[in-house]
Amino acid sequence: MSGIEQARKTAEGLDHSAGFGNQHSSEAVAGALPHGRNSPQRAPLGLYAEQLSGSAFTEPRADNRRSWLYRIRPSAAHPAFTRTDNGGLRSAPFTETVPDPNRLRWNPLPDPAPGTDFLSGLWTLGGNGDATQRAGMAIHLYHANTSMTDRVFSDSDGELLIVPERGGLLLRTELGLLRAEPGHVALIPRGVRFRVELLEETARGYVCENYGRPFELPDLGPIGANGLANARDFLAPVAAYEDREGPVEVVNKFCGNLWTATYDHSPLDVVAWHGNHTPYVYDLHRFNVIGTISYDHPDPSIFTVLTSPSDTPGLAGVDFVVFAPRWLVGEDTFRPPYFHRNVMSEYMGLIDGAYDAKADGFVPGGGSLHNMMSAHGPDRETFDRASAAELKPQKIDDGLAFMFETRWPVTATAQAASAGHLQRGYDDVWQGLTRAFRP
Ligand SMILES: O=C(O)Cc1cc(O)ccc1O
Ligand SMILES: [Fe+2]
Repeated sequence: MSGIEQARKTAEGLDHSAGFGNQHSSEAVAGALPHGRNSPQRAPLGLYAEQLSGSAFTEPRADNRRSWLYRIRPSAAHPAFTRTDNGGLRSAPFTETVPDPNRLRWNPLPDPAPGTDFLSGLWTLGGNGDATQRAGMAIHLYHANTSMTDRVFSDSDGELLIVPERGGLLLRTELGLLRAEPGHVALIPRGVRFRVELLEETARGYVCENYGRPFELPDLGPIGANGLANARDFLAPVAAYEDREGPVEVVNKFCGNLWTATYDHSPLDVVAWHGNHTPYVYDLHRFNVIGTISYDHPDPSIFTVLTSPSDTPGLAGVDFVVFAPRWLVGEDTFRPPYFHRNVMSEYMGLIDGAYDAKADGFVPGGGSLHNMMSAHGPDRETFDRASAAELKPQKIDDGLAFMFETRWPVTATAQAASAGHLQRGYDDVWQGLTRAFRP
C-alpha cells in the first residue's frame, strides 16, 4: 500500500468531538485522563500534565481558552531553537511594498519544486497589523507535492485557518487527527503543533493567519438562535498519539521568523486532553445560507462563517465569509454583487467553479485583492448579463468562493507585487461600462 493510500485509509472514519468553543475531552488510552483535577500529584499512566493557554489566564470566561494535555514527555524537555530560512513566508508588519490602492488579481501559484511540503510550500501574499502586537492578519497560499515527514510545525504568531482548494489534507495535530478536503476549512489554534500529510499527489489552497482574537461564530441578532454556520457542525479531533523515537524537526514561527529544533521524539505524543483550545474542521457545504426573499442584494456580512473581533464592536480584525450555493429570487433586483467601495479590505479566493460577480479571470486557486475604498463589483460582462436577465428563481450552484475581509488595508509582499502570476490589466474587466445616461 502506498503512503498516500495508507494516509487515506487512516483518514477515513476519523472519530471526532462536535461543537464550537465548548469543552471537549478525549483519551486515546482508557484511564489516561485525570478525573476531578487537572494536575494530580502523579498524572495517570506515567504521563506528564501540561496546560496550553490560548488566552490570558484572566480573560473573561466567554473568551477564555486553554487545553490540558497529558503527554508522554513534557514539551519543556527540548533542545534550543535556531533560526532557519523563512522560505516564502512573510509576516506583519508588511513593509516590503507601499500599500497599493489598485485592484489586484492573481492566477494560481506555479507548480512547486519536487519535495515541497505544506510548510515549505507556504507563500505569503500580504497582510496587515503586527504579529508581535497580536493584531492583524496575513494571507498565505500553499502548493505542496509531498507530505511532511519527520517534521512538525507550530505558529506562535496566530491561528491558521486553512482553506484547501485542491487535494485533501490529513492534519496530525497534538490533539488528534483531522481530515480537510477542498470545501472544508480547518483551523489550527495558536501554538498547536501539527504535521500535514497529503491525501492526493498535490495540494493547493489558502491560509488566513489570524494574529488577533481567535475566530468565533458571529452573533446572529434578529436571525435568531440558528443559522449561518451551526456550532454542532464544527468537528474537533479525538486524542491520537505518536509514540515515536528518532529525530523529528520541530519548526516554530515566532514573531515573523521560523525557528527549528531537532527533537529525539515526536511531540505529537498527547495521549489524552480536555479543553477548548482545539483544532477543528468545518464543511462549508453545511453553511446555512440566508438571503433576500424579497428584493435587493444583501451585504455579504450575512455570509460570515467566522469572525475575529477587534477592539471596536462590529469592526472585525478579519471575517471569513463564504459564497456558497444558494437560490436567488430577488424581484426587480440586480442580483450579482453590486458596484461598491468598502472601508474594509477584501481578499477573495475561489475553491471551485466560478463566482457570480466575475465572468472569467477569477479562477480556482487564484485570488483578488480589493483594498480599502477601491472601486469594484461586477465585471462588464456580468453587468450586461445580469441587467438583462429574466428574473426567475435561479440556483447558483456552480462555485464556492470565499473572502478574508479585514478592517486594515492589506499590503502585498514584494513576491506578490512582482509575481509572474499577477494578472496585468485586471482593470480592463471594467472597461466598456460606458455611459447610458439618457436625461
Ligand atoms: O466584492 C465582492 O465580490 C465581495 C462582495 C460580495 C457581495 O455580495 C457584496 C459586496 C461585496 O464586497
Ligand atoms: Fe467587494
